[in-house]
Amino acid sequence: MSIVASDPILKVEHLSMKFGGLVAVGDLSFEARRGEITALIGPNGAGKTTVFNCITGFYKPSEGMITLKRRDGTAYLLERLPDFQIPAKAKVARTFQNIRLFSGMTVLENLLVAQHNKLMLASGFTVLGLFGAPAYRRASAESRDLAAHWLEKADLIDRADDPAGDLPYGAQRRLEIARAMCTGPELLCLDEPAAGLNPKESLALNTLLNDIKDNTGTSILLIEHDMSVVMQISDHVVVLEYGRKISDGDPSFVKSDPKVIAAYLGIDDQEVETVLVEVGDEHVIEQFDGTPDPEQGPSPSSSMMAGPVSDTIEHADHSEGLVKVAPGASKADRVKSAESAKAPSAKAKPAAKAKPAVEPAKVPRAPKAKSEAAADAAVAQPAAPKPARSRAKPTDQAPVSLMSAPAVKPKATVKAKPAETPAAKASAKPVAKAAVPAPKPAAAKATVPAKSPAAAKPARPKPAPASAATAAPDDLTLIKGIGPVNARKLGEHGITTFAQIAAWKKADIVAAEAYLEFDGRIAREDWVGQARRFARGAKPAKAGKTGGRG
Ligand SMILES: Nc1ncnc2c1ncn2[C@@H]1O[C@H](COP(=O)(O)OP(=O)(O)OP(=O)(O)O)[C@@H](O)[C@H]1O
Repeated sequence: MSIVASDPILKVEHLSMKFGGLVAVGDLSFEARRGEITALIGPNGAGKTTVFNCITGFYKPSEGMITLKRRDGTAYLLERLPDFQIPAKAKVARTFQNIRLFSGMTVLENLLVAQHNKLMLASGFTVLGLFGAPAYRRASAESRDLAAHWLEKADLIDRADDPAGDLPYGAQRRLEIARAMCTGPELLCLDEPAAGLNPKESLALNTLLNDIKDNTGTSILLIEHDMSVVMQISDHVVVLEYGRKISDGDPSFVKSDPKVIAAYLGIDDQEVETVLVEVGDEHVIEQFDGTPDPEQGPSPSSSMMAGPVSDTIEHADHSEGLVKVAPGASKADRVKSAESAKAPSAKAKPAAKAKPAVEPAKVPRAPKAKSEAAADAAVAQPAAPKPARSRAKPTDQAPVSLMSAPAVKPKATVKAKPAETPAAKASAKPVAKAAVPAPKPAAAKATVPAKSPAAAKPARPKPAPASAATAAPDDLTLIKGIGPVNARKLGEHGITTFAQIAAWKKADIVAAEAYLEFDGRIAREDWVGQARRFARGAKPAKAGKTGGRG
């Protein structure tokens, strides 16, 4: 069978994934075309990673079909393929939100390990390799050549013999992609490859991804919050909100689609109704019992399908095919809440309606008060006043696009997101919720003015450290390891002075590592010690400072 370039390599049809009562993905259909870069975007908690996990076999979808068609015409139903066969047979490779390299192994070894299967096959799964069997020697040489090829492409050839853990963050991201490419994938799934990168590193990433697209024919499916990456390199963008697709098209279409702007930036209560009509969304209702289903974690076996979701995903109207989504999620609920708030009884508005402030740098929107926020509000802030709507409002005068609009808080700083594995989930969630303070209202003033100052307030009061309010901010970039990006992220969490960092305890470091997306780096670079020295008045040796990645 002949496959043409524009054929879909991946077809997702009516995909649904539920976790207990939470419908993380509901009735989602889209296609990724062969040889193209398809971006999957959406605000925090929209269900992007869940889609990836279904595609790569980490989750068994509750409903739906995922078809991967290889160049030779062979089609695989990924939801039925055992997960370990997805890379080998369907040729799907992926990277994760959090870097997962073998940090103690060298850069080159990381790429050789990725080709382990090939080498095992060549050794006949025996000790032939040790005796230098010709087939093994050949395979070994090929593996090294392939590794060297991808090290060149990823601009890492000079670091081939360094431990992977010693690489700067951006280089580690590129190494992960190089490692995935060493498996010869036809579909490369990248989960937030630009997260935490500085502009220079983002540029290097764009170059690498374009190179892969142009020269290997590997199709790329990308989850990304960094709109500069998405809009520059994607051929096709699919936008999710609350597990449903709200837009699908080329980047220029998507970035000016009112539904996408509404999802990212928010709109006035009155405008909500208009947009809902436009979106055809006014019948969306919500339901959510907030209890994740532990049995829906990464599956040990992929041949079985999870139970039907018809009990939680329901077609509200069969003619329209709308699905129920999580409570607090839909704009319809916001309309209802706005109406009830106007009523004399003045019912308290659910905290889930709180929308975050926006900031002018990277991506999507701030802490979307979905399930966690609703739970937090119930437990921690029962008497919290109705939060001001904080999404910036597109003006009538100026057309707004995602590129011109102020992007919103990256999720990692605010959201207690379930981790990829149950173990990670168990440890990550409490840390993120308990220790990471809510983000600061960011500079909503950028290009799209907020309606009023109140409109830029965050959903929840931010527990900024007391000293942050009084002390003048220090130049945190003097600390080796803190660049402008990390300084900004720290600022968003109320960390602006050396004294604050100097006073960090273990829990504070864990919390900071969570929102900076580091893995032991703060201790390794001894930020606390450095901050103590600066707080004591040590002279900054700015000229000698290296290593601030962001
Ligand atoms: N294993 C799980 N158990 C319970 N709920 C989960 C699980 N995985 C994801 N969820 C929930 O599903 C929803 C979608 O999460 P998902 O991580 O897919 O969103 P996302 O769009 O990737 O978000 P982000 O951009 O923050 O990474 C969220 O409400 C999340 O809490």
